[in-house]
Amino acid sequence: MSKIDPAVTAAALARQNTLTKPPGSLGRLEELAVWFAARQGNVVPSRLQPAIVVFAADHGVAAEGVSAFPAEVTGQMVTNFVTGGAAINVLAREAGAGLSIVDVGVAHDYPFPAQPVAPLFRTPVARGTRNLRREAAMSVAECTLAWNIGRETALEAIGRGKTVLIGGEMGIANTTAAACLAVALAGIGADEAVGSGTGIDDTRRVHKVAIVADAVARARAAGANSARDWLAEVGGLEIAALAGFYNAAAHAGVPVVLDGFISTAAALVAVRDDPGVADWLLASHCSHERGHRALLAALQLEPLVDLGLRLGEASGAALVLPLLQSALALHREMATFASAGVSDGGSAAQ
Ligand SMILES: O=C(O)c1ccc[n+]([C@@H]2O[C@H](COP(=O)([O-])O)[C@@H](O)[C@H]2O)c1
Ligand SMILES: Cc1cc2nc[nH]c2cc1C
Repeated sequence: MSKIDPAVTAAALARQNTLTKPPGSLGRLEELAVWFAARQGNVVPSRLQPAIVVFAADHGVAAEGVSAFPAEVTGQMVTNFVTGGAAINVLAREAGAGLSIVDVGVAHDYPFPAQPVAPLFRTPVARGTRNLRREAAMSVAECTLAWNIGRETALEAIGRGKTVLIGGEMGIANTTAAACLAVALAGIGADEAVGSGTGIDDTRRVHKVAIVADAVARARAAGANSARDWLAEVGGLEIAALAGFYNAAAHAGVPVVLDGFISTAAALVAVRDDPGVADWLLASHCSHERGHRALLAALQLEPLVDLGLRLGEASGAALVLPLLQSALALHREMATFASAGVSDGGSAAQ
């Protein structure tokens, strides 16, 4: 795991206090600049070169009626991402971030557009997972394959000079899988972990709570113990790819910005698998999805914004990129009290 140099943190903090503002007046933007400085090993961090990857896969548990949308939507949305019409296409463009899509296990055929605007990598491990209520979602071999696809995707982006990675997901019924992981790994109750996902009503949410409780009990009886065991039992192919993506980024010393409920569940798997991953994670937002706050707390992460988002597909993480770039630009470009001839009130370092 890459090391974070405390001397760089101290020097970046000292620099913040020389800039022409009352110390602390830029609030969390100051912390963010210091956080990236420490991870870039550079007191004055460079502008971020972001890569966004959306991993798509289907879930056998969709057959239990846990989503407001049919499973066919996963593949249809892959076509939409590749055509440029989804929210993440707009937000990635606004943020000047590269976007690619990886099919790690879409179950239904979908059309490939004649004029793609985002690259699609088709590496399906299976046509969706099995129904996690009844049996293991994946074999260990399938889970490892998906994890390694995520790892290789991260390494490829880092090889192209990307300095911050964002993983997103698309998968009908994946809030059920993520809720199972939250129960298993964050130790919360099924009722606390289960939300309305794409928009199910209260009656269906109660049904979803029972399915999550059943699945966790089944997997526990089957001997699930480690984070990777739980991932194979109740996770998803896109969740496994995301966990591998975060693992590789952290090991390469490249920060990650988390998206919503599902991506945070994948991050919790990656951290329980290898605790050093935690140092490289930043939480973008708190999703409207019930259970997200508990997952963030389990990772000791404080989200930057809370806008009632519940879309996924990396949208919340892409949305905070301009905020991160601003925090770094302020740290890089503001005048110091000394250079601007502004009296520092006695608190600024020179
Ligand atoms: O990221 C989130 O917090 C989030 C919250 C609710 C729903 N989603 C998205 O909606 C889909 C899963 O919802 P569901 O109801 O089908 O389980 C999946 O494609 C996710 O990207 C995402
Ligand atoms: C339309 C739609 C778009 C999405 N993007 C991420 N999850 C999604 C779920 C649905 C249903």
